[in-house]
Amino acid sequence: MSKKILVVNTGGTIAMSVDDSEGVKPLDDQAVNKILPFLEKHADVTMKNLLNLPSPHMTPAIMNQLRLDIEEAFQHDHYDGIVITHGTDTLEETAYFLDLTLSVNVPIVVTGAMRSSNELGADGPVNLISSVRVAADSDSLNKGVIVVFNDEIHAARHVTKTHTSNVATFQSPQYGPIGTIAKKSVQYHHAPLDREHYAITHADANVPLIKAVAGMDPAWLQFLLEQKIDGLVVEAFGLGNLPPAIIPTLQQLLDKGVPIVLVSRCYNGQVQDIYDYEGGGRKLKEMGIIFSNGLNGQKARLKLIVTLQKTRTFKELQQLFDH
Ligand SMILES: NC(=O)C[C@H](N)C(=O)O
Repeated sequence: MSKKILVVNTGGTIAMSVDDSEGVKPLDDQAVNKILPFLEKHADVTMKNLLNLPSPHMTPAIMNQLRLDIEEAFQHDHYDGIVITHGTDTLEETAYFLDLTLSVNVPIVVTGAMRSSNELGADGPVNLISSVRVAADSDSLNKGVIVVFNDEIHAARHVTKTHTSNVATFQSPQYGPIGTIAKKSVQYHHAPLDREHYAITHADANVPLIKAVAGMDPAWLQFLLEQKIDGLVVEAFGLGNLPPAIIPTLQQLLDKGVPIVLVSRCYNGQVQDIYDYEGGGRKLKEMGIIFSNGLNGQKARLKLIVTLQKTRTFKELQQLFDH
């Protein structure tokens, strides 16, 4: 019997068209629906046009609404798998947010396209067909939210957009894809070990992300002392070190009770408390800064937005970021 798959469209280039005079934008509201006949051979597909957003317009609040909509659709009708189409710019963020929060135990696949629907070599149709095949495959169960793109399957936690235009943009640095899509089969070769789930009610925390650069001026951060922020993520150098000039401002934020999560600007490896010079990781750890475990900045921000609903104490947040 064919599997029941729900495809939820949220927008992005997969739903856009190119017009020589106007550039790329959502010109044809049927762009994704036109792929439907090609999906029906692989599963019993229901398509729902939920949003038509360029993904730079995505917000954590919209991601949370998407989570609620999926949970509701699932309660209403038991689907065997769910596919979400999404713009690629923030796709990894929505995929990871859903990975942390969605309580639906069927394969959840996120996909999109790098080339618009009427462009030569458009990758949207094949990515969507592959996604439906993956969502309908029982081996996709218990892998968390997965991203299917360019014949590869990636874990939401590790995947990131690595190229501005190439169709092979989604990669999982250091880990690689967890599976591949062949002409006739879906093949998994790894499974994500660490999976986390948080029951949340909203995604309203205000958590900025800042990146360390050489010669950083503390004035760039001082305005944060006047803002109502719930937390802060800092992309540090290398193993987790920062310019000494910004340490007093970070200390003031900590003193105000603002949790600060440290990630690295490097896209391989994780931050650790090794260096003991001023601004070095050991000093940052002593100050109470929370060290994240290999997440990139944009994902650590979402994890902080989510985990702040569980606890606000630095120590407990550190335990959650150890995963
Ligand atoms: N390829 C894409 O989907 C990029 C587009 N700017 C978006 O994220 O909506």
